[in-house]
Amino acid sequence: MATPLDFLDFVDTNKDRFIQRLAQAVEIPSVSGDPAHRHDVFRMASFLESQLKQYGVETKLVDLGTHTMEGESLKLPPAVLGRIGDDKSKKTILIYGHFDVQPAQLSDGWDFPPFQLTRDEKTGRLYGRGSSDDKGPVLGWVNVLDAHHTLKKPLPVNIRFCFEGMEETGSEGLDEFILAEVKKGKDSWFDGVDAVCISDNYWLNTRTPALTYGLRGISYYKVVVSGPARDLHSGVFGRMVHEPMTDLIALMSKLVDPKGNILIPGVDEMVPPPDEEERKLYRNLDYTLEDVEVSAGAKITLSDDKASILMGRMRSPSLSLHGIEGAFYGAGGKTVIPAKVAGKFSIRLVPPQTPGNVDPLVIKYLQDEFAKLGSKNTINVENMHGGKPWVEDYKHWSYEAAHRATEAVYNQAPDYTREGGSIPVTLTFAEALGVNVLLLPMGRGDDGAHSTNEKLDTSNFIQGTKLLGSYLYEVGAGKKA
Ligand SMILES: NCC(=O)N[C@@H](Cc1c[nH]cn1)C(=O)O
Ligand SMILES: [Zn+2]
Ligand SMILES: [Zn+2]
Repeated sequence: MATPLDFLDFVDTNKDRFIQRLAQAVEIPSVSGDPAHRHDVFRMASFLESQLKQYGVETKLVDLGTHTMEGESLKLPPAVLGRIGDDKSKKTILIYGHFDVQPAQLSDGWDFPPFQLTRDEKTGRLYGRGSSDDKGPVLGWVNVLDAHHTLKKPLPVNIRFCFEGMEETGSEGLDEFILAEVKKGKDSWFDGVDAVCISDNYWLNTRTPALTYGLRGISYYKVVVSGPARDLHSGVFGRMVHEPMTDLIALMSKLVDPKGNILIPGVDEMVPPPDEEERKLYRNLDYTLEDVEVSAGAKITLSDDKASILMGRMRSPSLSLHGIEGAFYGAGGKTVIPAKVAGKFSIRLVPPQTPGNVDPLVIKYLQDEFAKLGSKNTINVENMHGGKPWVEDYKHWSYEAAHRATEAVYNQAPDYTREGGSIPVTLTFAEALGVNVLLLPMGRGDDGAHSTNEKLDTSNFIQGTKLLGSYLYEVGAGKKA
């Protein structure tokens, strides 16, 4: 079904208003991983709910309970549900997105205040935390609602929304809610859903739109080494006591080698190597080493072979070291022996890996390696959160609709990609609802999600809004089974 011209014109003529709305959203620092910002995640839930309401969506805020973070008991931000349309002759699409963001501080190296949308007039780039991940795409759906409400046009499909505020911190509480809700059958908010669409990832490069049919899973660990009762003076205690930081660095250096090989026995080995046909798939994608170098901002690829690089992101597990809590990191030369340090690292998982079969290998390996150190300190390994990997059937009508919509908006066919990141709820929806899930990204590969100077190009925001709307029209054109 051709997307109506008045919808497409509306998106073009309301560009500035849409950017203004994104600016309002970016100004709310809804950092889910920082207890000090929890009230902002709640504010962002209210902002989003009021946006949906004003365009005729029936909404509900779902209390997801409480959880503990940094030893503090906190209320989880609510899930924001929405429902519009109940026409039995139309398909029903469930749209998921998240309104929380990763932490960001100017001192991390941002060129702009992270919680203020800054528009570069020359390039059209919209800088700000969450602009691409995931406030821009979430507001893309709101823009589609805005257009239809204002133009008094019926939507081509029934829509259900499920937006969460804890995605960047393990989606706590959401799986339990979805599973309990689905059990309600006919009374469930998700009853009658034909397919799920998520816009929360990125094109592979800066040129070619993409449809994404796979995600890596994740297992996130915290390894705590404790020793003295308090921080010590290194001049007084150095070479007299076992130092927690020394033990931790020794352990962390045994997790992954500089070439990216995971050193925990059994983890890399779980994944079967690709055959020639699969390698060809990666060779044929529109991607160059330069694309990685541009988005990473340096010439630091692990290999010069494009297929190996792409497989590293899409079909291999990876282990990344993220940080050490409790370590001295400030200016100056403090001569401290930290009493307790916690190393944080995560493993991105691919089939057949799951947190269930990888966690025991990681925990046993760390305990065995710690025993080899002969240290009198103590160790505790904790899995902070996890999610399974997901791979979808991309020959489904929902992907076909997205393919046609992409060609209509961008005049080019999309890349079919697997994403290196994780959105654990994807698999929950796929399994609990038994329907196809499509990832339809709005942003580009160089958006810098989770990084400094995160941005969304104005053209991606505007064309992306058209893409989301066109996808709904293409789905609407298909017959309801
Ligand atoms: N856009 C999806 C995304 O960024 N997901 C996060 C999820 C996550 C898991 N643990 C912490 N965050 C990702 O890092 O892939
Ligand atoms: Zn995201
Ligand atoms: Zn993210």
